[in-house]
Amino acid sequence: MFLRAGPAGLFRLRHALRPVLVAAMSTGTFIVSQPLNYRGGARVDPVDTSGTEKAFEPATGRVIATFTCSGEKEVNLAVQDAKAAFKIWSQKSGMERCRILLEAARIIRDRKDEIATVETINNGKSIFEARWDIDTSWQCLEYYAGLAGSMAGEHIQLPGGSFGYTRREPLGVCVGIGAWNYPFQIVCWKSAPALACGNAMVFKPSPFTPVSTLLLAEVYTEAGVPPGLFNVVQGGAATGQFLCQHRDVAKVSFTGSVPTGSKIMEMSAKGIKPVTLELGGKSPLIIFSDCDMKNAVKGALMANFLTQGEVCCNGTRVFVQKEILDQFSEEVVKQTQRIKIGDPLLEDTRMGPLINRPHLERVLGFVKVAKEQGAKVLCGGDLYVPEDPKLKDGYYMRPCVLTNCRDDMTCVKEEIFGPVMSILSFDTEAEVLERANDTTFGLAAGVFTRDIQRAHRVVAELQAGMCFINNYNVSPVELPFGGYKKSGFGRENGRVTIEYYSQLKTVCVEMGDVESAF
Ligand SMILES: NC(=O)C1=CN([C@@H]2O[C@H](COP(=O)(O)OP(=O)(O)OC[C@H]3O[C@@H](n4cnc5c(N)ncnc54)[C@H](O)[C@@H]3O)[C@@H](O)[C@H]2O)C=CC1
Ligand SMILES: C[N+](C)(C)CCCC(=O)O
Repeated sequence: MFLRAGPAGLFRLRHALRPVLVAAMSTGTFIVSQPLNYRGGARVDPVDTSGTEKAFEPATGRVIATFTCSGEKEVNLAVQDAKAAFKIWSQKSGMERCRILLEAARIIRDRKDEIATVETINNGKSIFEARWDIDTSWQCLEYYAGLAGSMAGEHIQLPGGSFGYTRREPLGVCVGIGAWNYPFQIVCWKSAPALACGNAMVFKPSPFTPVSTLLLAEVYTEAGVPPGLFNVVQGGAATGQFLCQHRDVAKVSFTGSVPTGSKIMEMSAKGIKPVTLELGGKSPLIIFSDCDMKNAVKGALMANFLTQGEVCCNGTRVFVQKEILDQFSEEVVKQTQRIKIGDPLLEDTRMGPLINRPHLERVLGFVKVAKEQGAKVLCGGDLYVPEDPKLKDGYYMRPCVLTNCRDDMTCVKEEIFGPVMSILSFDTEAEVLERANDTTFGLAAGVFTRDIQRAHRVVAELQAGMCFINNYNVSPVELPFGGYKKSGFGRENGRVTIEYYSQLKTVCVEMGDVESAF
């Protein structure tokens, strides 16, 4: 990867220079000047175009890359390359795939700081958090490497010595389409199980965050996957459509908004392609009066303010039992005001800028409407201008806590995808369950209580794919993650995801004579 770090010139990202480069990558200096598509094991410029896009550094508002969106021809070349590599990869044993994925996991672990730095520069999340994301990324590769070696079918005995067996086979060329909030984690969570099962993948990142996916492509190549097994095409909706409509694509795994998810499903329906949809949410977090207050407050912050609140599974409807409403709100506000906002590459920053200017304005608009509808702002919800002059064009806001919220308010019903927590109060368990489930989304939910019977009883009633008891937004890769209702279907992580990237072949073996009806 060629990068230009400020006026100092070109740095080539190779082993010897890597530590120098990480040290040189500071806010306001990073520029990408190499192609951002990846095909046949190398960076390439697309052969045709469906427009151009710019990627920004949200911390400063600077353009860090201008790139060409792939047209239909380029998408086709990427799919054909993947198809050729699939032939080689799918013939390998699970253990052979395991070794290569383990090597890729090791390289990511070794390059954690460098990848996290690139992620922070392009996304805006704090470097502290980006390192967590890189951990859940290599862990995912390691986990599916383990499963690759143990993937197997069943053997079933039939009468008269006959038998049947099943083979778990890959699907072919899978497409991954990602959102911008967890660019590196999303591409790892999709490609690791896909590759472990023997598939090839063509991945399209969000045009807002095109950069870190290329680092993964290079890692896979270095680890030894066949050239073409993992390709990257850049672009927006048009490029995404070429991918979804391609006849040689066997499956689409999508992370993004509900409206786009619905379009992806429609396009996939035409080709009878299976889809995985990881969509939006408006998840409830229920705090009972018997909770451990310190942990509940920490949990509420984890549920709302990671990655500037741009997290699909955030617990943004915080239901607090009346008896502890004041104490809880006071403590949450105190902790929220302590969150250090600023240059996301600084070690002590805990909240960086939002992804771009229009999104920042959209989020601030939600706060304005909330006030008009009667919510009370306990803290934040306004623009933040850091003192450092190089950050003055960045997209910062203060994390916001709203109270006096009602279930019918816009801030309680719609996904804001920003650092805005809505506090609601409740009396009884039955009441809060009814209100928590009264949404078209169903991605996640959380409960804080010391009563273990209640915790499990409540969780059993919550209509959400990912439920947390006495914690929130932790992501062990061993656990399946995904939604109910309009939050999508299919799962990422965990053993079950193997089923979403493979198909079962049944073989029926006759050991006697054919008993014919004719
Ligand atoms: N459930 C989950 O795991 C997650 C869900 N999300 C959801 O994603 C949304 C924010 O992400 P955005 O990138 O703004 O979503 P988006 O739906 O606008 O875009 C997502 C991806 O789809 C592509 N795309 C857009 N139109 C397309 C089309 N017609 N055909 C094919 N591809 C198309 C985009 O270029 C991008 O790569 C939020 O609603 C959030 O809740 C975000 C992260 C995780
Ligand atoms: C890592 N975690 C759990 C905070 C978020 C993962 C889902 C997403 O991409 O928004």
